Amino acid sequence: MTKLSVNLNAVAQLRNRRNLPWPSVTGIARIVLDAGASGITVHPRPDERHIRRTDVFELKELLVSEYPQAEFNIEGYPSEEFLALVETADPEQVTLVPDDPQQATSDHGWDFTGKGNFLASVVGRIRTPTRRISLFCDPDAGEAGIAAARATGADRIELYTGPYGGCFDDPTRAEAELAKLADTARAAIAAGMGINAGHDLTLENLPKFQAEVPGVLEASIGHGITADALILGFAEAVRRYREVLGDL
Ligand SMILES: CC(=O)[C@@H](O)[C@H](O)COP(=O)(O)O
Ligand SMILES: NCC(=O)COP(=O)(O)O
Repeated sequence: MTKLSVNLNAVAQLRNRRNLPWPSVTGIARIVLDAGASGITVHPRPDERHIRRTDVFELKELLVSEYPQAEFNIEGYPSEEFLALVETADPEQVTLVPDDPQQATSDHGWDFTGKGNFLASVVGRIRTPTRRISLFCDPDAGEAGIAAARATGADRIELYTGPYGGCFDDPTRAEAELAKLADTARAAIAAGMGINAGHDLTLENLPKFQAEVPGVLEASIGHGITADALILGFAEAVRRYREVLGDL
């Protein structure tokens, strides 16, 4: 079974089109959590183009007061500003992503070897007994990459599934991407690390991913589930994603 953490970046981005408070990020969080999502993910970017600093604290307040069993996952590049934000907001999981501020979206994982010392110092600073740290990981990180990721002290990797999602219509390329993801997942399992996954996962591409990539504990999904929710509503969209993740 893979847990579903719903990423609310796209909801915030829609809200930010106007100087109005709707769609409400906390309101949609309530709907997805009532529908059985295990957690909420946000990736506050420095320009606040979607999630704002205020959203982070409002979501934290909602989770603590109404959904204490749900997990909050905050993703981002470990700048001083980001680290101070997670130290204050105190999420159950932090996912470190090597994005620069100009990037349109996340498009690669960490160079675990080259950035090992930096990551180890960040992990040492923000990991607590109640907060795990996950590192965004290229599909082809393999055994060497995972050994270096492990050495940082992080608890999990998050497999970057964008390349798989991007070529899902081409079965030969999609199989090749899945083989890389599965190899890296097996290396992570052997190293004793947990596995998350995310980016461009959809109802269509998840079944094959689930069948071929072992041990995925959590999938964080935003763009695809929001697109589906425009047609189905968020409660039904969450139900369908939970079904393909084996969580129903
Ligand atoms: C870390 C990751 O995989 C991203 O998917 C990210 O959370 C999405 O960011 P945007 O919503 O800004 O594209
Ligand atoms: N970590 C990935 C995530 O939170 C959502 O990515 P996407 O589904 O919006 O591509």
